[in-house]
Amino acid sequence: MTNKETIDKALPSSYNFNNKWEELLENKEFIKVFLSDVLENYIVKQRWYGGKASHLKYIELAESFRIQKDGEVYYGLILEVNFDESFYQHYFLPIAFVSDESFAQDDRILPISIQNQEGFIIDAINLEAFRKVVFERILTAIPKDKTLVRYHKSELFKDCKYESSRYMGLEQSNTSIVYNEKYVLKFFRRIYSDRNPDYEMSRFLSDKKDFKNTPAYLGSVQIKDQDINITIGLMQEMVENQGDAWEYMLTEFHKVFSNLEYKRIDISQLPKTEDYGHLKISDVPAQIIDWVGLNVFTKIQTLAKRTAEMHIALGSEFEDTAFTPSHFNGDYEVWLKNRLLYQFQNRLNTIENSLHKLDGLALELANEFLEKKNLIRKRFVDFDWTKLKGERIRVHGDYHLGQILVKDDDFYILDFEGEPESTIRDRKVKQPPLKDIAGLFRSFHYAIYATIFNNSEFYKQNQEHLFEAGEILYQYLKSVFLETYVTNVQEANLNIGYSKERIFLLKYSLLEKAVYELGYELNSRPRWAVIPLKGISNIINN
Ligand SMILES: Nc1ncnc2c1ncn2[C@@H]1O[C@H](COP(=O)(O)OP(=O)(O)O)[C@@H](O)[C@H]1O
Ligand SMILES: O=P(O)(O)O[C@H]1O[C@H](CO)[C@@H](O[C@H]2O[C@H](CO)[C@@H](O)[C@H](O)[C@H]2O)[C@H](O)[C@H]1O
Repeated sequence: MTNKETIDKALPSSYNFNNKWEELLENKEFIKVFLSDVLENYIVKQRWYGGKASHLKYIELAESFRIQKDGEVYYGLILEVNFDESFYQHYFLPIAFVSDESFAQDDRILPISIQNQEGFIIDAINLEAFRKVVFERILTAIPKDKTLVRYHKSELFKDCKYESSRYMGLEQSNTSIVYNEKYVLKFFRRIYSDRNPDYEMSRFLSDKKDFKNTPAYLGSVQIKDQDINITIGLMQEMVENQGDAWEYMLTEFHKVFSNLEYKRIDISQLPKTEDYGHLKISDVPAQIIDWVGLNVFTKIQTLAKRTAEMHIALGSEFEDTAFTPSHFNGDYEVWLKNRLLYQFQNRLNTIENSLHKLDGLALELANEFLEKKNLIRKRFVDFDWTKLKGERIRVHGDYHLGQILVKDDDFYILDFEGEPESTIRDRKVKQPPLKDIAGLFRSFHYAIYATIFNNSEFYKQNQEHLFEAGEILYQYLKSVFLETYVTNVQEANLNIGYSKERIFLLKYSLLEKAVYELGYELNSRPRWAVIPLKGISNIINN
C-alpha cells in the first residue's frame, strides 16, 4: 500500500478530466488515478473494510454499472482488493459527483474538476438524492427484470413514496439506510460472486414461508448477467425494538449475579441439573428461580420457540434445492473435517503468535489450549456420518444474541449472512440445525462471562465462585431452551437426531464455534479472547 503522507503530498488539489460525468469511467487515466492514488488510501479507513489484518497490494475495478433514474446517473463499483499474503476480496462502492462542498465534508473521496466544473467524488450513500433513486427503483421494480442492475420488490412494498432517509448509525459491517422511519435498506459492502445468503434467507423465510419473526422482505438489488450474480442491497421492514438480545441478557445477568449477594446465596448449595438435559420451567428448582428470576427463563423459552419455528420453516422445502433438507453423508464428513482441521491449524498459529498479547487467566488457558491440541484435533476427527440419522438444513450460520432484536416480549432474528470468515459456498452448505443452537449457547456463555469480567469490582464473590455460579446458570438456560426447542421441532417432524446424536452434535458444534471465536477475538479484540478460551477449556475438560 502506498504511504498516506506520500499520497497527500502527491495529490494535486484537484484533478481535471475532460469527460462528461456520464463518460468518466471510460477514461483509463481516471480509473488508474482513482484506484491507486485515491481508493487505496480511502478504503482502509472505512469501518466496513474487512482487510485490515492483511497488507493491501493494489485495487482493481472488477465491475462497474450505472445506478440511474430519469437522467440522474451514479456509478456502482465492484472493487477487487488484492493483498500481499491473502486471498483477494471484493467491495461495493457507489460513487456520485457533487459540486457543493458541504455534501462532502468527511466523505470526499476525490476533489476533481470535470469539464472545468469543480467538485468531489463521494461515496454516493452519503447523498440523499442517490438514496432516493435506489428507493424509487426498488419501489417501481418490474417483475422479471432482465437488466444488469436488477431491482426486485415483494408484494408488501407498495402504496408508499419516498419521504426521508438516514444512516442507521449502528455498529455494523455493512451500511444500512433507514427510509421513511419504516424500512431498512442494507447496502452490502464486502460482496461475493453469488447471491448473498442474507437476501436468500430473508426472501425464503419471510416471502415464501411467512415466518413472522424476521423483518419482512421488501426488495433487493442484484447485479446479474451470464457470468455474475451479486447482491448489493436488501430492503426489509424496520422492526421497532428495545435493543438486541445481547444487551438485554447482559442487563438481566448483571441482576442475576448481583442477586448472589443481595439474596445471600450460597453457591455451593445451588442444585445442579443434568448437562444437556431438558427442563420445563415448572421443573426448575425453586431455589434457582428465586436466584435467576422467572423472567429470564420465560424469555429463553420464547427464544427457543422462535428458533424452532425458524428451523421448521427452513426445513420445510420440497422444491427449491437450495433449501431442501439433506442427510449426513461421506462428502459432508470430508468437507467438515477438512474445514475444521484447517481452521484449527490457523487458530494454533494465531495463538502462538499472540501469546505476548495475553496475560493472567487468558495466558493460562491459551497454554492449556496448546498443550491439549491433539485432544482437540481428535474431537474434530471423531465425526462419523454413518451414526447420524438427523437432517441437515440451511441454517442461520452466525446465530448469536447480537443478531436478535427484542421487541416487547418477543424476538426477531436478523442477519443471515453467515460467519464472515467462511467462503460464500461454505455458508450455504446444509448443516445440522443444532449448529445454530450451539451458536446461541456459546452466546449465553459469552454473556455470562462478559457479565462477570465487566463487573468484577462490583461483585463481592471471588472469580472462581462466580464462574461456578455462571456454569450452573448456563446449565439451566440450556436445559430450559432445549426442552422447548426439541419439543417444538419434533412436533413439526423436523428430524434433528436421536437423543445421543443431539448431544454429540451440540458438543461438536460448541467446540467448533468456540475455536472459530478464538480466532475472531484474537484478530479483532484480544481482551475478549479469554471468553472462548474458557469455553474451550470447559468443553474439553467435561
Ligand atoms: N430490519 C431491521 N429493523 C430494525 N433494526 C435493524 C434491522 N436490520 C438491522 N437492524 C439493526 O442494525 C444492526 C445491524 O444489522 P445487521 O443486519 O446485523 O448488519 P451487518 O450485517 O452490517 O452487521 C442490527 O443489530 C439491528 O440493531
Ligand atoms: O455479528 P457478526 O456477523 O459480525 O459476527 C461476528 O462478530 C460477533 C461479535 O459482534 C461475534 O460474536 C461473538 O461475540 C458476541 C458478543 O459480542 C457473542 O454473543 C457471540 O456468541 C460470539 O460468537 C461473531 O462470532 C462474529 O462472527
